[in-house]
Amino acid sequence: MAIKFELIKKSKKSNARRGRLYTPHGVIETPVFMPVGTQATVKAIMHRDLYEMGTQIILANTYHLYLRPGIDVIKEAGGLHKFMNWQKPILTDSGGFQVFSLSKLRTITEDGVEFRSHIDGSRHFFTPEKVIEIQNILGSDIIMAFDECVPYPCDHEYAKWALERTARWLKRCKAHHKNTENQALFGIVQGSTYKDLRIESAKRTVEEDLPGYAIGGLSVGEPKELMYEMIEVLHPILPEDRPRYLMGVGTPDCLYESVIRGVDMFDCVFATRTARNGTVFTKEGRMIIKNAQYAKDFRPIEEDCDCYTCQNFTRAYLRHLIKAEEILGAILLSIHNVRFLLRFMEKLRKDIEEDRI
Ligand SMILES: CNc1nc2cc(C(=O)NN)ccc2[nH]1
Ligand SMILES: [Zn+2]
Repeated sequence: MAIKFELIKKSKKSNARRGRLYTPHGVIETPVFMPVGTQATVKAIMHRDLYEMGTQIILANTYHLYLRPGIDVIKEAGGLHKFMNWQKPILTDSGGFQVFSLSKLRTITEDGVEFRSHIDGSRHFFTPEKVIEIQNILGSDIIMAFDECVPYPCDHEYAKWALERTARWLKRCKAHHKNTENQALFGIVQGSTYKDLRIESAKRTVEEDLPGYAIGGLSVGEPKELMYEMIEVLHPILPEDRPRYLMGVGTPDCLYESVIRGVDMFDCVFATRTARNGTVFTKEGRMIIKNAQYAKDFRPIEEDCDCYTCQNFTRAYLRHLIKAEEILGAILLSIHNVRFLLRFMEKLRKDIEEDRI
């Protein structure tokens, strides 16, 4: 079946939207937060806990899986769903961001990008066609075009040059992607933090008439206000009957501010990464569990949190686990942080349905 987006409701109070995204591996209620499973696992959380806490879709990284275990392994397994035995939708990114941010010694040409693996220094060459072929083998429900994600800050001239190449690469991605029935190709809007370039990039991306559109190149160090301005500029240009995916976001405040500006899909490593370092989300803000004040605090992280961690363990015990660098500490705090964001999105979906935002 094709990938289809249903716009269920447009808020009257903001640009927020309530939607439903139908994919071969399941239906996704939007706005949605996608936990990041870079190397075919959401770090420190088991699949059954992800299902149980309400995960609808996870993200995996093409760059990482291509380098390790290698596409031949995943191909032989019958694709990424089979390889990792994940039963719900998967979105894979194209490696554009990783190649430009993770790998060293890269050379960009019109044809593609030569880069060295951050793992063993081996040389590789990604082209738009190659990246589509890799994602076709991975078999993810949503695949991303190969783009050039520019750093922040970035001068206007380079940002313009990069968005024009991204637009040419998008055409090559679309021409090479055949499995459109089972895998939705999203284009990625770039343009750094320049309104004129964001508008130009969005228009050139929407011209390709794709099942969904990503907003890339943000949350890369720019002030949040600037990120919100870029999202506002894009709202009237991106077609309202297609999902909008803001890459690399985010934290509760950014999720809320972006949802009310019309974004439907999000991914971010912050929830799991910061959990492993001992920082957890609460309604009152972030809690650094290592702080001495929690040494004899026998309450849960949050009284009204329904996650496994809050239902069974105290701040004192969690502080001990993190201080002792026990693996269980990373597991339990990751469960809380991901469930916190999933609950946060459940509330936003309900707020839109009941006209509160
Ligand atoms: C954490 N911030 C953040 N920004 C991102 C941008 C992109 C992008 O433009 N990919 N083509 C991807 C991941 C990102 N993560
Ligand atoms: Zn919890």
